[in-house]
Amino acid sequence: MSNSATNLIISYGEHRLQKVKVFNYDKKNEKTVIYLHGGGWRDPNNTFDDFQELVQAQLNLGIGQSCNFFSINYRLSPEVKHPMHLIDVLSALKKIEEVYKVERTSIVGHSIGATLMLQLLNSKEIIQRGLSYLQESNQEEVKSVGIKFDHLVFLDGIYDVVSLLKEYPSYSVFVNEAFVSKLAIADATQISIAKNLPFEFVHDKTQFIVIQSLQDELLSCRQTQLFVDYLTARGQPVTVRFENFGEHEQVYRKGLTEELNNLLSLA
Ligand SMILES: N[C@@H](CC(=O)c1ccccc1NC=O)C(=O)O
Repeated sequence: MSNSATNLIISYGEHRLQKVKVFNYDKKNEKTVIYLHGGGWRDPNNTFDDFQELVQAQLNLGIGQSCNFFSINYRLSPEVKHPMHLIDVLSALKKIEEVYKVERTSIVGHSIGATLMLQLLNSKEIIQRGLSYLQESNQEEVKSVGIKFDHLVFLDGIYDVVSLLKEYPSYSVFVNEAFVSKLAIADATQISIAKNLPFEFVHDKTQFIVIQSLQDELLSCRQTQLFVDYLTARGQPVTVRFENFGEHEQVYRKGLTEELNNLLSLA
């Protein structure tokens, strides 16, 4: 592995979507940010390049001199079902840990990318439950990842799929492509599982940051409020921002640059 890389794409599996984009890496950099895109588990228009504009704005400010930027692609539904998206993200994190020796990172997820971040925090339990609903036994070994998260930034996320479908029944169109049954949906995240397990990937100073755009035309504030209430109920301090960050697919673009750099102390 070289000591630096820009716009490099590396594979963590055989599938064309099992790829990580290395927007910027330098061995000397002490900070890392990893991005997770959304797209309802299925939309091919959402990829690791969703964050291209935001990262470019950060690089234009010179932040690349001290911070690595990675973005993860993962397999999509209906080709794969939950928990395979989550297993892919774990494999991608393992690859970043192994190849780039990343031990600490901040992670930013948009929409179901934020869902995947929440699931990561209890990935063993959620993967075990999810695999139990899939007919074929999963051959893939689930990686153990040693990376710790300094900040988790959740952007206009889905955190309780059961409640999502009660609020937006029409979203079953894409949810049902990603989950094989109602039981799998009920066990998708900690909120509907209603079981408080110790979080993986965190340390005693990990910061939880939850952002919701008041202009999001696809998600009301309800999902974010449910998540904030869940974190608060389990005693997890959280920074919350309900502000005008644009429509659903605008939130993660360059308009977020200043807020994100401040929240992650990158500026
Ligand atoms: N564009 C997606 C839908 C989608 O991404 C979405 C729709 C409503 C609320 C959240 C969404 N995305 C979350 O990742 C699709 O066509 O399935």
